[in-house]
Formats: sequence, C-alpha cells, structure tokens
Amino acid sequence: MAQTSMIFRLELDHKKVSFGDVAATISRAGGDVTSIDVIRPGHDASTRDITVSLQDNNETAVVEALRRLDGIKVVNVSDPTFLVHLGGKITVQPTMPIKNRDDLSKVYTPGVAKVCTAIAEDVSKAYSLTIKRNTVAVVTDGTAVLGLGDIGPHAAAPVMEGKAMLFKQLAGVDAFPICLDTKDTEEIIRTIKAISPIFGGINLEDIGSPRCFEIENRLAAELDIPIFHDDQHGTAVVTIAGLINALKFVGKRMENIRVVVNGIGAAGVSICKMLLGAGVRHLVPIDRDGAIVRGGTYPHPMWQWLADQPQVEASAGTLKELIADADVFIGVSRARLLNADDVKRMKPGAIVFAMANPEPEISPEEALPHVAVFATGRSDYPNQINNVLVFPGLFRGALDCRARHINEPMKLAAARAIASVVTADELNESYIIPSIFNEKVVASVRKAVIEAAILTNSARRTPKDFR
Ligand SMILES: NC(=O)c1ccc[n+]([C@@H]2O[C@H](COP(=O)([O-])OP(=O)(O)OC[C@H]3O[C@@H](n4cnc5c(N)ncnc54)[C@H](O)[C@@H]3O)[C@@H](O)[C@H]2O)c1
Ligand SMILES: O=C(O)C[C@H](O)C(=O)O
Ligand SMILES: [Mg+2]
Repeated sequence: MAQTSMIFRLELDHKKVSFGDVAATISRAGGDVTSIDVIRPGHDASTRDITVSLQDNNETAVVEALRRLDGIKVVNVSDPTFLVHLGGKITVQPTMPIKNRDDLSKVYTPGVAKVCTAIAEDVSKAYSLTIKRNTVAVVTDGTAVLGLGDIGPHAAAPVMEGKAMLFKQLAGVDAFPICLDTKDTEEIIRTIKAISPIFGGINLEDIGSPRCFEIENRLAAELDIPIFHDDQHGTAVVTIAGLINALKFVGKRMENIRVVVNGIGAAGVSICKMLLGAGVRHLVPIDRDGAIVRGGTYPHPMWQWLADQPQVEASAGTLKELIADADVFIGVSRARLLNADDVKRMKPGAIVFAMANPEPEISPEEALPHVAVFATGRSDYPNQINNVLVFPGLFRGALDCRARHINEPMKLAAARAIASVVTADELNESYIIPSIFNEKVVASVRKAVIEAAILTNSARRTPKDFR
C-alpha cells in the first residue's frame, strides 16, 4: 500500500471537541497523526496543523469524518509534496555579487567584450570562460514521463526540475530543465543542436520510444558533447549494478539465469542490450503484445535487433505465461501487471526488479513473501534501483574529462562502480544497491567513468586528480 502524508488545518472549538476526539476520528478513518503544530493557541478555540500519514490516498475519508465531528472546522487540506513544489525547485545564482562600477565594467560591458572576442578566436575557451564546463541540459518532449505517458512538456517540468536538483546537490553539475513543445523528431534534433553551445552535455529525459533512439543517435553523431538518454542508459547501468549484487546474494551467475524483461521501450531496449553484453544467455523480452521472439519480424528496429540475437528465446507467450521458471524479472513497463501467484511460479531464489514509476509492476507487499530479492525505482522502499544513482556521477566524470561521448565501456564501468559500493559483508536482500545519499556513489562512478573515457579515447582532457 502506498503511504502519503497530508496536512489538515483545523479550528477546534474546545467546548465541543477535544484533541483526543480528533486523533481518534482520524485513526478510525484510516490515518495516523504524525505531528501537530499549534498555529493559533487559545483557551476556548485553537487552530492546529495536523500532519497525517495515510494509506492509499484516503484523504477524503479523513476529511469527511472530521467534518461530521461537531466543533471542528476544516480550514484547509494541503499536500506537503505540492508545498515543496511551490514556485519551482531550482534557481540561478551568480558566482559573485556586482558591488561597484568596476565590477560591472568587468562582468558586463565594456570588459566582457574582450572575453567574447577571445572565445570567438578560439571556441575551446568557452570551456574555461563560460559555464559550459559544468552545464547539462535536461531535455524532454514530455511524451514518456515516468510511467505516466504523454502528459506534455508543462506537466513534465517537475520531473526535469527534480533531476536538475539532484545533478546539483549530488555532483555539483548545473543542469537546466528544457521542456520542448514539439514531438517532431527533426525539430527536437534541430532545437537541441541550436541550444547546445552553452551546454557541456545533454541528458535526454522521458522521450518516448522509438523516437528517442533516433534523436539520441543523431545528436551523438552530430554534436561533440556527450549525449545520454537517461531512461535508456541510466536505467540499464543501475539495473546491471543491482543485478550484479543480487546474483551474488542468491549465488547465481549471469550465464545461467533466465531473465524476463517487461516493457521494451527506452529503458527495456537498453537493459536488454546491456544484459547481453554482461553475458546473459537466456533472455525473454516482452512488450504489451507478448514476447519478442527469436526469428520474428517486427516493424520496430530495436525489437527486430533483439529478435535476431541468439540469446533471445524463441517461444511466444504472454508475461503471465513466460514468467514461470524465470530467475529474474525486470519491469520497466506499467503499474500492477503481476500478482503474488505470478512471482510464486518463478525459480527459487527469484529476483524481481519492478521498476515502473511511480507505481511498480507488483507491490512489495505482494512480491516480498515469495521472492529472494525485490527492488523498485522508488525512494520509499528498500533497494531503490533508479537512474539517479547514475546520471550525477556519470556526467560529473564526463564533464571533468570533457568526454566526446558516453560509450559502452564507460557505462559498464559505472555499473561496476555502483555495485562495488556495497561490500560483501553489507550485502543482504534489502541492500543490494547503495543509497543515493551514500557519498561514495558519485565519487566511484565519476572515477570509473573518467578511467574508461581515458582508456577509450573519449576524454579530451585529463583531470588533475588523474595526472
Ligand atoms: N527505475 C528507474 O530508474 C526507471 C528508469 C526509466 C524508466 N523507468 C520506468 O519504466 C517505465 C518505462 O519507461 P520508458 O522510458 O522505457 O518508457 P517507454 O514509453 O519508452 O516504454 C514503455 C514500454 O512499455 C510497454 N508497455 C506498456 N504497457 C505494457 C504492458 N502492459 N506490458 C508490457 N509492456 C508494456 C510500451 O509498449 C513501451 O514499449 C516507466 O514506468 C518509467 O517510469 C524507471
Ligand atoms: O524519474 C525517475 O524517477 C526515474 C526514471 O527516469 C523514470 O522515468 O521513471
Ligand atoms: Mg525518466
């Protein structure tokens, strides 16, 4: 069951009702009082903010129960999640104050002109004399936002702002949310190319498949800064990291496991490719019409690529049929597609990564009793397998060594680095993947990415700590 919390502002008439009555009413309606703030104290009446933890968004039941109580006025109901979004989540800060005319003439006209001229004469100076060395554009068209689908560029913004916050807090990267009002592949490519001069890298986000593949490939070929579709590669990297450790925990090997991947979109395609690269020999890719089978013919070029791989199984079927006898289930599809009976039919030592956001393919309550390792993409359950473990450190590394692109060895190095943060004695069923608050994650990913970039000639600069 999903837990949320809400703040109820109440006016209490003390002659008619006590706080005990309020707490008991909230509890009967399915809520738990977690904190109380007295906004206006008083002998006869008071105003209080009551924070209530709720199961499954049953706020209406609580409000109705409170309204039926004599002596209570419900002034306002607010959702703390909305409150943290008020006014947006990021801002732009100058690196120094402009204190006097002298400062002004340096940072702005006339002084700035000679810096512009220097860059015009040698464009590589943009890295040392502008923000380019530290900036990433987080670009979306709003077509595949989490598992919510095509909700448009305005509605996508809170996710993009969230990614920008994480870039900054975790890795010091200045990321800008860019939400494009177009779904046209050529227009998206043209626009990103046109805005690219100020950016050191491009993080594509929540762009639906199959358009995302062409957009990424074309930009990587036509621009000389790293282009990274987070939903494809960030997800694949963190999934491989989680799988390396989950397999250690259950004592199985990549070569011997049968893996079902459900949802062969942006994330699913990249996960399948990385699984094959990591040595998986029994792969069952499934989308909404059933399995993508070896030898089949598909209009989607990436599905056709999968159908041509020898490790992909040839048997057709639905998710419910094909999950039987799987060692590993990886879901990057939609909410609530599986139940306890489905995961019960997996092999002993089953590993389930139900990574659809915000709601996984199966809830932990249903899956946990029947599987050895369970993970989701969410921060409120153990084992959060989410691309946030990847993009901050990966771009930190790519920017620091001015990587031309982000290649397979850099991604694999990032996956191994994340997995290695969990030591052998720490590894257990609820700790296969480190927390994003573990400071070692970004540092380890950065280091591994830079080493791989130098070895593969993607790096244009060797950072000081590598010299
Ligand atoms: N945990 C993470 O870090 C992470 C990262 C990326 C994506 N995701 C989640 O994975 C999901 C997919 O994201 P995406 O960017 O790949 O989107 P996408 O739109 O590119 O792909 C989704 C795919 O799922 C398929 N699908 C839809 N319903 C299905 C069903 N009932 N059975 C099988 N397949 C079905 C679609 O046909 C499509 O191919 C979303 O829920 C997203 O939030 C999680
Ligand atoms: O945004 C997230 O939490 C992860 C991922 O990028 C997603 O689209 O679900
Ligand atoms: Mg995403």
